[in-house]
This record gives sequence, structure tokens and C-alpha cells, in this order.
Amino acid sequence: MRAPGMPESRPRRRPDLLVGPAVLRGAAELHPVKDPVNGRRFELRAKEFFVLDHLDGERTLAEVGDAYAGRFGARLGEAQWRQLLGLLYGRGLLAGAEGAAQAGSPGASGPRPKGALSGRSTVLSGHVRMVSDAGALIEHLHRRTAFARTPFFLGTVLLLVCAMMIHLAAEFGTLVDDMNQLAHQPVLLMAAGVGLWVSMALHELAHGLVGRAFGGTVTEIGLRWRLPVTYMYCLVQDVPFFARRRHQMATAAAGPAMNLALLLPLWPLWAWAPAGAPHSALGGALLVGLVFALANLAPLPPLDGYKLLGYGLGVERLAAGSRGYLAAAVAGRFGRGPGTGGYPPRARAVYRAYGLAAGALTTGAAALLLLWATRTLAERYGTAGGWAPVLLLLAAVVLWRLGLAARARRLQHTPPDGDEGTRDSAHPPRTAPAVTARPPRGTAGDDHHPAREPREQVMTPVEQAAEAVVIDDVRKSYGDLKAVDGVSLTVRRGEFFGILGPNGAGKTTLIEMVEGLRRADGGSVSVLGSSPWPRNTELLRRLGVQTQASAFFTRLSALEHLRTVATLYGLGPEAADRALREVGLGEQGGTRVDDLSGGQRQRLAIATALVHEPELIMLDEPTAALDPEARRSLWSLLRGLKSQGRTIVHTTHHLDEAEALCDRVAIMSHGRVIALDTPANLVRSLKAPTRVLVPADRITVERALAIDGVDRAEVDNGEVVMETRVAGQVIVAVNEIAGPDAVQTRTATLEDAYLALTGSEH
Ligand SMILES: Nc1ncnc2c1ncn2[C@@H]1O[C@H](COP(=O)(O)OP(=O)(O)OP(=O)(O)O)[C@@H](O)[C@H]1O
Repeated sequence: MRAPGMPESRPRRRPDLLVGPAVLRGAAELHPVKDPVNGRRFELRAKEFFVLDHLDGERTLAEVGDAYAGRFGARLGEAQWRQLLGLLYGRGLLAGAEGAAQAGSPGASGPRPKGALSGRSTVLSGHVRMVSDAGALIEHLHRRTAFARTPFFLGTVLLLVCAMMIHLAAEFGTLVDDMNQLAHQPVLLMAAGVGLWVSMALHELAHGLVGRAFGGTVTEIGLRWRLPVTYMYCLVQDVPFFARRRHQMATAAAGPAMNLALLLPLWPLWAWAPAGAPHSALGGALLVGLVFALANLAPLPPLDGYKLLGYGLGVERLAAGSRGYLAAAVAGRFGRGPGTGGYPPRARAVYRAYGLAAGALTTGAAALLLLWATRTLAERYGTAGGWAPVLLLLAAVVLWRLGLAARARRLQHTPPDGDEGTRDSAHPPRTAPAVTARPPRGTAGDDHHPAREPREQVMTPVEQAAEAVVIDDVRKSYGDLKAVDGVSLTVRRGEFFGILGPNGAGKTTLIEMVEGLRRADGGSVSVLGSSPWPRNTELLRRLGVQTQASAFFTRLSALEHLRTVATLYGLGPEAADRALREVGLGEQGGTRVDDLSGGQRQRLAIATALVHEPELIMLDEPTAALDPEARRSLWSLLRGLKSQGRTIVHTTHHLDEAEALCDRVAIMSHGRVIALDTPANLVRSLKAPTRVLVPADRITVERALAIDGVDRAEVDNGEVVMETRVAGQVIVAVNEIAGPDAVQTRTATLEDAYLALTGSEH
């Protein structure tokens, strides 16, 4: 390893991070990590996690690099180290970085951010919160139920449940008879129904209590309906971050276990009750309760058994993963895709086995239903009556799938607020997506119901595509004007990339195509591996855009403005506080946006672009209209962003700025890239002479021209300016004539290269 300039340093990962066991999602193995202070979640791939996990404050970066090479058979290059450490530091995952990320934020010592179900409620489906402070209720119950967490109590209940199940299995025929009799007693049937509903409510509380016992937080308890079904729900946060799989499994299994335990009092009553109505009512209730609890353990979504199996195997979205795997296998077999080569062996085994088992289970259950319906029901109610439940079930499944598909489409295509989608009609005012982007819809906790999965931020993998932006032969015309005429370039991850050019060169048009604001007429644009057009809302969340005409909530204070932006991204106030401090406006949080100076406003615009910690930052003339001091001070901010390994695309007219900050620059003219290289190489390629300047009262032009090596000499602004390609030799000669204190030299700058290049274009 050649760690970036600090191989002997010993960074340490934050000891308070919540780190869950690795999970398989699709073909990828991910390690969930959560910042317990601001509630942000990340998913690290194996290689990034290996590095984070090895940064223990004891080992040097050189040692971690050696361990990495031993484990993965490849060494991390300097750029990769820089990028990875920048990301880990920037995300606040390393000790010392938490100060930058959280200190002083309201979330630093307050409660964790609360999860909640989201979405509109209608008569047909919806939810309502039933407990005003679910966390406090669970805390209270947690204290009151301490007796139930002893091995003695749990062991006794487990033994009794086993004994009950064996007995009930042996007496299954009697239970079915009881159920048949119960079916003819409406009042008792209704009482059994109410009992079952109460059992479902306690089932949810059990999830919450067990989750709490292992460090989770309950954020919401309520009632959900998907007519005709109504049920309680309980959102438990942080289950994926429990350190042990068995704690996760226990949380998932707690509900059915509670249902079985609740049957225990009925069991002896039923066993000893004399034949008659009470006996059959108890038997029927036992059978219904038993079927409900055991059916819940079936490993099919969204049942508890499915969660249980997923936690046990360490696989997330087992059903979707299996479907994806099998579809890839079939497509690969017919030559329509890359097949399943990218899946690790464990993933293949798990998905294959689950796919087959779930298929067999579903088919078996469907066959049984069909048999029952067509035999038993058809005998009683005729052929139509027999098929009715089957058709109803099929219709319900089809409607459910259609509903899911429609929701997925809605989520994918809903344009951000304020995006009218008519970007090509005129030169549009550029508005920062930070203000217009739609926040992610509410993310439920790690509940045991089909709520939305929480969104985690996937950290940039060490060995993912090295390019953040790939532009290939992109063209855009406005009528006959070719604004962008066949541009190809790539921006590498972690690079500070400048786009320069005179007015009308096509920079803005190009950048807007990268941001997904305009559609290219031809060629292709790929940003962070995705196409930005049609407008890609997922991608927008990974971009941060600062524009010259940044939209501000001008009547708010700087902090209020940023917090509003953070809310639009679905982030808490701590994200705004962090971004404000990051741009050095910590002290100006209370100042109205209107009252900020030009430089402070630009900083706020940059903070607006940074608030959601984007992977790619687009800066459009960030120092336009600033005085030299404010410009320099903004440079140090930009250098700081660069040192964090962020990828930045920067358009500017200030060539000194591009030279000072950019790793590479593309110079555009008339819609084309006429030069692309590092500033130093561009200057070098110019082969420009060095200028030696001496006050005109110390030397004459004639005397200067007589010096060996001087190619040109002229008077400019009271100075004799000599051009030479042998600067050392000329300076020695000039020193002798004019004295050493009189000489100044100017080497060529990017500006010279730029003027030479763009000048020759005209
Ligand atoms: N919506 C539009 N309709 C017609 N012409 C346009 C439109 N947008 C840009 N142009 C023209 O396309 C050319 C490139 O414009 P663009 O704004 O991309 O250049 P630029 O390099 O960003 O310029 P500047 O540095 O002045 O912002 C210009 O001639 C401009 O007038």
C-alpha cells in the first residue's frame, strides 16, 4: 500500500457505530452501518468494510493495506486510499470525524430520528397511529416485563408450548370437530374472532419488546388496513444493526411465539372442559390460534417466517433476490444476459434453494386450496361455488401485483417538485436540485410488516468503475446552432475537473445534460453508472448542484434555509448543521439569507449542494462576482472538499482558479473540447517563453534586446518586458545591468495556454 502521505497514521473507526452482520442483497454482500447520533445509515461492501473494520487505532494504514492485500489479493492504489479515507471521514465514520459531522447538532444528544409509516390513507388501505409515544410505552412495558426475560421463565414457557403442540397435534381430529361446531355458534365465533385480534395486537407488542431488549427502538404503534384485513403494526428500528443474527431472529419470531404462549391458558381449560358448547368454543379457538401462529412462520413474504429465515441466512429480500437470480439464470441460458456469473457461490445456493422451496410451497398450498374448493365446496354449493374462492384469490393476487407495479412506477417516474419537464424550450433558469428534489417518501423502521425498506446510502466501492461521468460523442443543437458538437470526456472519481471556455462555448449546455436537465440529441452520458435522462430521481439524490442562480429561501436565516432543504431530502436538521459548518458559516446560521455577503451566499449555495452528501458535486462559477479575498477564502473551502476525495466538476472563467484547484481541465470552444489535460501539461505544451520584467528606468529596450537569449523586448506599464526561453542566463545578465532587486519573472500560466488555444480558434 502507498497510503496517501500518511502510511504511519493510525485512524480509528468510531467505536459507537452500530454495525450489523453482513447481508446478501442480490449478488452483493453488504455490511449495514448506522451512525447512532444522527441516525444515518450506510451499506459498505466487503472491501470497504474490511478497511473500516481494521482501522482500530492500533494498526497503521500501511499495516491495514498489507492485511487488505493478503485478504483480497490486490493492493489499494493511492487514489483509492485517498478516496476511501475521504469517504469514511466525510461520512463521519472515523473517530475525530464525528465532530465535523455532528458536534453541536440538535441530534447529538437528543432522541434518535423517528421512523414512521408514510403515504396517504384511503378507505381501502391506510394506517393510523394509535399510541402517541410508542417509545415511552415500550420502555414502560420493558421495565414491567423484566421477569419474562429470565431463562427460567422463557424455558418454562417453551417447554409448555412444546407439550401443548404435541398434545394438540395428537388431538387434531377433535379440534377440527370443535371448529365445525363453533362455526355454527355465531356469538362464540365472534368472541373467538375478538380473541384472535387481541392476540395479533399482542403479537406486535412482542416484536417491539424483544426488539427493544436487543437495543432496538420502537417508533410507532398503530392500526393498518388493507380491506378486508385490519391489523396492528409496530415499527422497530435498528434490527439490521443488531450485532448478532440470533437477536434479529428472536425479534422476528417473538410475534408467533407470543401467539402460541397466549394459547397456553386455553389448553388445560379445553382439555378438562366437559363436552358441549364451551369445549368446542375453546377447541375452535385453539385451532384458529394454532393455525394463525404456524401460518405466520411460513417463509413467504410478508410473514414473520420470511423475516426469520432472511435474518438466519443473512439475506435481505430473499424472494426478490431469488426471482432476480432465476430470471438471470434463464436469460443467461438463452443468451440474453450475462447469466449468474456475478453471484457468489453462497448466493447461488441460497437463491436456488429458496426459489425452488418457495415455488413448491406456494404450488402445494394452491393445490390444496383448489382440491378443497373444487371437492368440498363444489359438493355443497355447486361448481360455481367451488371455483369462487380460487378465482377470488387469483384476482386478489393479480390486483396486489398490479398495485405493487403501479407504486414502483410512480416512485420511479414522479418528477421532482417544481420540475415541469420543459427544459428545452428556452434557456431555463437553473435551479439547484437541492431545493427542487423530492424527498424520499417516509421510511418505515425495520418492522415486521410490508412497510418500505429504509434507504441506506451505499458507500462508493473501492473497486467500482473509476469514472464518475462518461460523456461520449454528445451533441446538442438549438436550431442550426451546434451548442455542443461531439464532446467526449470522462471525469474520474475523486477528481476535481474543470470545464473552461469563452461565453457561448457550450459549457452550460453540456453540464445541464450531465445533470439531466437537458436531453442530448446524440451520443451518451453516464453519471455514476446511470443515464441522467429521462430525469432520474434516484441519481439526483447522488448529485449536488451549486448554480450561479441558486435558489434560496431568502426570508429565512441561513440555517433555516438549509434545514428546509435537508427536509426536502428527507434528512434531519443535523445534516443542515453539518453542511453549514463544513462551508464555514457556523457563526452565520442565524443571519437572514438576504443579509449575507456575496461570499457567504456562495458558501451557502455550496452548503445547499452538500447537504445530502452527494457523490458528485457540480459547481458553476462558484466564485463569480467575489472580491479577491473572498475568492481565496472560497478556494480553501473547495480544496477541503477536494481533499475529502469528492468528485467535483467545476465550470469557471477564472483561469487562476482552475489552475489552482483542478486536477484536469477541458477547454471548450464552439461546442467542442479543444484541449483536455492537467493545467501543468497544458501550460507546458504551450512552450511559452518566460517573461523577465525590469523597471524601464533601469534598462532600455535596446540594451535588453542586446542580451544573449532575449527573443523580444517591449515597454509595458513602465516595465521593460523581455521574453526568453533561457531564463536563467538572461536573469544573470539583467542582474548585472539593473541590480538583483529590480528583476521579476513571470512563467506561462494556464491563462496563456487558454488564450493561445481559444484565440487560435477564432
Ligand atoms: N435554450 C436555448 N435556445 C437557443 N440557444 C441556446 C439555448 N441555450 C443555449 N443556447 C446557445 O447555445 C450556445 C452555448 O450556450 P451555453 O450557455 O451552453 O454556453 P456557455 O459556455 O455556458 O456560455 P456562458 O459562459 O456565457 O454561460 C450559445 O450560443 C447560446 O446562445
